[in-house]
Formats: sequence, structure tokens, C-alpha cells
Amino acid sequence: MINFDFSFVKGVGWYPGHMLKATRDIRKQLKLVDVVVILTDARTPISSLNEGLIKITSTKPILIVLNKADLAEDEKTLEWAEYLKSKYENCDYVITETLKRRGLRQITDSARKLIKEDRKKKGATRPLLRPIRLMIVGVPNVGKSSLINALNRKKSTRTGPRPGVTRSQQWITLADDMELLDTPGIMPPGNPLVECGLRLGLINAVKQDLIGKSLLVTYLISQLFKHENYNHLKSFGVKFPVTDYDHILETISAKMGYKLPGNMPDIRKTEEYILREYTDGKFGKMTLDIHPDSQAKSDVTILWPDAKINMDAEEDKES
Ligand SMILES: Nc1nc2c(ncn2[C@@H]2O[C@H](COP(=O)(O)OP(=O)(O)OP(=O)(O)O)[C@@H](O)[C@H]2O)c(=O)[nH]1
Repeated sequence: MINFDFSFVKGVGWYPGHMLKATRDIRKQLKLVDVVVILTDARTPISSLNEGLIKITSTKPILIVLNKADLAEDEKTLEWAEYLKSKYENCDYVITETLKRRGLRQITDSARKLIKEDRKKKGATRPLLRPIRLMIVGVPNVGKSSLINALNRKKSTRTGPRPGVTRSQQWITLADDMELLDTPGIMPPGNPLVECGLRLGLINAVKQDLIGKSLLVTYLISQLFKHENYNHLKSFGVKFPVTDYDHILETISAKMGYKLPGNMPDIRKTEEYILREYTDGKFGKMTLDIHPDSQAKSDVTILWPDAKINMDAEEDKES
């Protein structure tokens, strides 16, 4: 078997200037909203959660949406959802497959329920006479705009398979009694633990070129091996057991006809193709984050060792 080692990888964080501005805008808009809807990718429920956003919005009820559940293992998604619900106060979850329009109704139902409970807790006696307001937040590419488009049949929000498509906040009126605020994807500042960063690269939350596509393909293949998920590789003619990593890429390149002059395999094109296949779900359902019960608690919670310091520093500057 191949031995995979990623300990040499350094600095996989991504926090461009517009994310700092977007974080400040979220703080400013917070007083206008009733529920914060935090999207995460069901394949990486904790790695793509951005707990810093939960922290800065913690005065509001939180609805965690585990989206892209079509790409994750169902049982693990449910376990993660229950874990996250128990971790935060005033919190509920919904599991969605936005492109298949699954789970959408539960979002509006759960949001209304959270608002009702929150108002009751705060002693509100009169009914809310304005539309309820939901703020949609999350790291890039988890499907915020797709979700809004799915909820809003007018389809006015731009989407794309690259991170960072949404650059500014926008309010969208859904029905008479509901308004949504779309926000740009925001990463925690600083650098995550290496595996967390690689997972974020694989799900396209971090620009893949920043991490390196070769590295991401190696990480993907290490995960396929770990999950004994061999079917798609076998469909290209990869022979198991594999002892040579190059055999995998060369076999796929030959199958796809990706050649350089001199009949050499075009590895770069092959790697890009493998990442596209992953994005398109061709490797099947695979949850990348390890369930919290099967690892040390610190490994789950401290994915961004220096993010807390940075978030606090930002708060200090603003106060
Ligand atoms: N398989 C799958 N793909 C999805 C799902 N929801 C969204 N996508 C895809 O994920 C990609 C990113 O979706 P967006 O809606 O642009 O994500 P975003 O969070 O708004 O991205 P930013 O603008 O970068 O913050 C698009 O290619 C969508 O088609 C889903 O439930 N399942």
C-alpha cells in the first residue's frame, strides 16, 4: 500500500481583504436579523463550519445547514448534525441537498420555530409585524447562493463552482413574510491544521491553486484509500492493490487520452480532471471529517489554532 504523509504541508489559510470587510458587515447587519443560517458542507461539517462566525453572531438563534448531503455519507451527516446541535446554544440543524431541492422547506420551518422560541425567551408578547429576516453565512462555495436561488424561484443570485463568487451582501425578499441576507463566503483568519486546510481545498472553499492541485489530488486519493472507496478508480482500469502512486495517474491519463507530445501522460490535465470528477460527486458519498467520538476532542475543536487570537484581535480593534 502507499504511505501518505502530509506533515510537510504549510500555510493553507486564505483570508483576503474582502473577507475582513464582510465580517465587519455581518456584525453591522446582525441587529437587523432574527436567525443566522450557517451553511457547512456535509462532507466537512466541522472543517467548513467557520466557528468564528458562530461566535460573532451568538446573540441570535443559529440554524446550521449541512448542505451537499448528496456527497456525504448519510449516517455520518446525521451524527455530525446532532453533535453540532448539542455543541451550540439556541441552535438547530437542517440537512439539505440544494441542487435536488431536498430539505429546503425545513429551513424556513426551523427558522420560524427558532425565532418563536427566541422571542418567547426574551419575553416578547406581541406578534412580529414585519417579515422575518434570515442572514445566510458560511465559508466560500458551500452553496449559500444556490440555496437562496432555490428558496427564491426568481434566481437572482450568482453561483459558481469556484470560491468567492459572492462579493457583497444583498437582501432578497422571498415571500411577504421572509427576507434573506446573502453574504460573501468567509474563512476564519489564520491557518488551519493541515488536514482541515486540505479538506477545504478539496471542497473548493479555498482556491485550489493556492494549495496546489497535485497536493489536493494526492490528498483525495489518500482519502479514497482510507475509505476503501475504490470503485471509481477501478472504472478507469486502476489495478488493486496499488503500490505505486504514479500508476493511478498514468492509468487515468491513458484512459482519458490525456497525452503530451512524445506520448507522455499529461499529469496536470489528469489531476484537473480528477478534481472535477470529485466536485461532480463521481467518487460517491464520502465524509471527510472524522466523527468527534472517534478522535480526541481537541482535534475536532482546535482546527484553527491561531484564528481565535485573530478574531479576538479584530473585536478589540472595533470596540
Ligand atoms: N452536489 C451539490 N452541489 C451543490 C449543492 N449546493 C450547491 N452546490 C454547488 O456548489 C457550488 C457552489 O455554490 P454557490 O451557491 O455558488 O456557493 P456559495 O456558498 O454562494 O459560494 P461563494 O459565493 O463563494 O461564497 C456550485 O457549483 C453549486 O452548484 C448541493 O446540495 N449538492
